[in-house]
Parts: sequence; structure tokens; C-alpha cells
Amino acid sequence: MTEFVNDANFKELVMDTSIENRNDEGPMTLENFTKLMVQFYDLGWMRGSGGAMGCISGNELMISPSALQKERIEKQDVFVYDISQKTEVQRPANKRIAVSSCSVLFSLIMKETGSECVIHTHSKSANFITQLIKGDTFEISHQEYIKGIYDPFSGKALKYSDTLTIPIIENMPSESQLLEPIRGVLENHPQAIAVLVRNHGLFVWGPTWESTKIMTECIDYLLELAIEMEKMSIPLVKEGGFEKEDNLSEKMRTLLFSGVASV
Ligand SMILES: CSCCC(=O)C(=O)COP(=O)(O)O
Ligand SMILES: [Zn+2]
Repeated sequence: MTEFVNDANFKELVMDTSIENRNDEGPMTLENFTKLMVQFYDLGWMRGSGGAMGCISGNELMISPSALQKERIEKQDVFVYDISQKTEVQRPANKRIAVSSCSVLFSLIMKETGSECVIHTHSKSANFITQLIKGDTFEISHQEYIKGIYDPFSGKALKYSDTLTIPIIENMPSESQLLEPIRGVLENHPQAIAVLVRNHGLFVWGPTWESTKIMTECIDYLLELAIEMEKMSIPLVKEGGFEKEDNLSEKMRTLLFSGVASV
């Protein structure tokens, strides 16, 4: 792999300084980054060194290292890049350790969507649902956790009765070969905030690290639920709306992603 600082999408990545007053808990730090990797491992998302995360914090882009046990990485193991200067700020001392093989996917997604965080998981449900659903999209409606999903078109959360659509792409021998299929997803599904990779896992992106983490948790729950529903032949998408409930949740929908410009 060529140096990530020469990656075409990283070279074109610019910070959107127009977005202020995000509904964040705080900027991503190296300490927080490594703590999150432990949490993701404990959730079964990053076993066997699988999974990865990329996150923009201020003018820096942090990316997890490749092939290390993700729950054991320390602050000095995280790759850090300066976005304006296009330079490497920090890397592990051991030169044999490379940046995540997902880094080129993260820079593409960040550049195309304006997202500040991408989380890649290997949860069993993300894998299993793609074997139950043979088509190229996962869809679910009328679920409470759909309200935890950001809609880039409105800049608000989706409604309970909305249909969440997650495109499914085929797995490839290497992560970098997912670049073109993911580019296709971004072009053909501009409203998408996630993609499932068949027999592999899930990528989720969002305006902040907090919203991306929350969405990944909501989606993982919905995938787990959908597996059980599929087994019992319960339809994932229901007809008809719940207008009263949706109106009541309008304030909540705005609050959840307030201050976040649509990407
Ligand atoms: C054993 S995991 C194979 C690679 C993969 O799918 C993954 O998510 C981890 O990639 P990384 O280069 O970040 O370790
Ligand atoms: Zn993977």
C-alpha cells in the first residue's frame, strides 16, 4: 500500500469549518479513541483484529492501525494525520505496523459525505443478515431505533415509521477492492449512512463520532432484531404510518442532531 498521505481522497479532504455548535460531548482524543475500541471489541464488533475506525478531530484525522488486536491498541498505536498540511503527525514506532486497510475507504466516505467519523464493525448480525437477505438492500420500518438514525437530506433524525435503507455490497478479497462498490453506494444512495458488506460486516458514517457511534449501536440492534423477525417470517417493512406519534417526536428528531448541518 502506498503511503496514506498520498491517497487521492485524503489529498482532497477539507475541513468544514462552517459547522459550529455541534451537539457533541467533546472532540475525539487519542484516549477516547482507544477506549472506544475496547467498547467495540466488547460488543463483538472487532474480534480477531477485525474492524476499524477513522475520526476527524479538529484538523486531525485519526485512524486505527491494521491487524493489531483492536481492544489492546494504545494511544501511540493510532495513526494521526494533519488534514490541512496532508502530513503524518504520529504513527506507531514499529514500522511494520500499517494504517488500517480501511483508511482509503474512510477518506473516500469522509470526502464524499462530509462525515467526520466512520466505524467499521464485524458484528455477527451484520454478517448473518446479509446471508438472509439475498438482494442488494436491507430495509426496515416502524422501529423505535430508527429514530436514532441521521437523515443527511433533512439534517434530522429519521422518524419511527420511516424506512431505513442500508445498501448491501459483495465482499472482496481485500478492503481496498471495496473502494469502487462503496463509491457506487455513495453515488446511488446519497441518503445512506451505512453499507453492509456481505459475509463481512458493516460501515457506518456520520457528522460526529458521537452520532456515528449511536447510529452503529442502533443499526446493530436493528440487524439483530431483523434476523429474529426474518426467522419468524415477520415483515421488516410495514405499510401505513403513525402520524400522531411522528408529530410528537418532531422536537426530539431536531434535538438529536441539532447544530449538525446536513452532509
Ligand atoms: C481479520 S480482519 C481482516 C481485515 C478486515 O476486514 C478488517 O476490518 C480489519 O482491517 P484492518 O486493516 O483495519 O486491521
Ligand atoms: Zn473488515
